[in-house]
Amino acid sequence: MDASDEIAPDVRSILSAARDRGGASGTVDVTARSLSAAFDRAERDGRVPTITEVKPTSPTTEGRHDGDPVELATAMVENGAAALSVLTEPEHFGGSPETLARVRAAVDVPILRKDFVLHEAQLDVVEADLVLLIVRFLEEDGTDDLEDLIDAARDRGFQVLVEAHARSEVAAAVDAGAEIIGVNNRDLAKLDVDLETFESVAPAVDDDVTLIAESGIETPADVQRMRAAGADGLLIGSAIMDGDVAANTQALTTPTETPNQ
Ligand SMILES: O=C(O)c1ccccc1NCC(=O)[C@H](O)[C@H](O)COP(=O)(O)O
Repeated sequence: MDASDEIAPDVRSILSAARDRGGASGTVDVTARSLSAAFDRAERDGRVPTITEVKPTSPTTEGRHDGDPVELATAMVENGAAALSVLTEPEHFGGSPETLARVRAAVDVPILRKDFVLHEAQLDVVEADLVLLIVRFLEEDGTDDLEDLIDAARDRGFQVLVEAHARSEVAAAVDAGAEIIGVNNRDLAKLDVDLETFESVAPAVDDDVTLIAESGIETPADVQRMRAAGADGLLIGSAIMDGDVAANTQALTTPTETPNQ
């Protein structure tokens, strides 16, 4: 299937750039830091298990965050992030594999490589603790098969976060062997963000899957809403990057009580 005409022009451009990016010649051998252990530690410390994203820019962000990624990452970890997501996509998100390597060397939490991996050799570009595989993108013609890529990533020692947006994509992720699934509230067809996506998709996910709510989480109320809908963890980018990163991380990883109505 080639569904590229059903996705937003910016996303089509992301896909096209991802197709053009090469891989690496060698094969990485990763000793991964465990995401579930990091989430357990956060829960024990009374923090919301959160992957905060070092996201310099994006197609839906105005301008670019010029802060040093290592300083931003350190501030996130010191203020409650259980794990980090680091963009390595250069053209649309201002990321790089070198940035991820620097961040991973500077902190001790698990690092998700945030990129648009379509082929096995692209897994070998940089070591990380988790890689992202997006069901929607891997349904495109000329990409590797999701199950094969999950196996190839695990063979290298990576944990795998498989991203879905609809119940049918969750089913595809589970069939392919996914153990960590992210439900993206951002629709890659229109780039709209709607937290109801997670609420409607989450009930289709079995309890033995680690379930992560991604995108559009901006306030402590949103955090509470995603947790109430069944999120084991959250992935938050823009709302952390926009402004005071330390204060934002603290505000979104510290649970709040709902006031009595
Ligand atoms: O963030 C974008 O503008 C974007 C556009 C097109 C494809 C993907 C995009 N984002 C990828 C992500 O998954 C988010 O960076 C991540 O979930 C954090 O989202 P947010 O908290 O809304 O920044």
